[in-house]
Amino acid sequence: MMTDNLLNRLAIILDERKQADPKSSYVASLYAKGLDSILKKVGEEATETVIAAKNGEPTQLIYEVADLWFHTLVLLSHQELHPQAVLDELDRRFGLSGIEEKANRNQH
Ligand SMILES: N=c1c2ncn([C@@H]3O[C@H](COP(=O)(O)OP(=O)(O)OP(=O)(O)O)[C@@H](O)[C@H]3O)c2ncn1[C@@H]1O[C@H](COP(=O)(O)O)[C@@H](O)[C@H]1O
Repeated sequence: MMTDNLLNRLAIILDERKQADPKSSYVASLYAKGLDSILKKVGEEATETVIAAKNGEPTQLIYEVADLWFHTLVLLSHQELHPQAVLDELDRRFGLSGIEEKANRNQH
């Protein structure tokens, strides 16, 4: 398993937080609240990302995308999935035109 990039290093910490005290860890508190709470946060951060982009605030947009990425990483960890699987999927698509990729999808 690749451990060098930030997403993978963060994923290790998120997995470790399954053993942590919800009082001292934000991630542990999200796990304790369960899937629906994590999904709510993903939805909120997606909405805040849209608002920041519409407001034309680059700094705010970066901040909100970071929140969105972070909460999707928590979701992946909660679902026992690893961000490397997402990176692998993006890697598989790399260089493939979106139009071509969609045509391939429809064959399945
Ligand atoms: N990258 C992050 C990160 N990004 C955002 N957040 C938290 O995500 C929350 C964002 O939610 P909001 O902006 O809606 O703030 P809020 O109003 O406090 O949230 P609610 O109470 O309404 O749910 C804030 O509490 C942020 O602190 C993060 N919390 C943790 N991490 C990473 O996760 C690691 C483990 O965190 P803990 O489990 O808290 O130790 C940390 O060391 C960091 O590397």
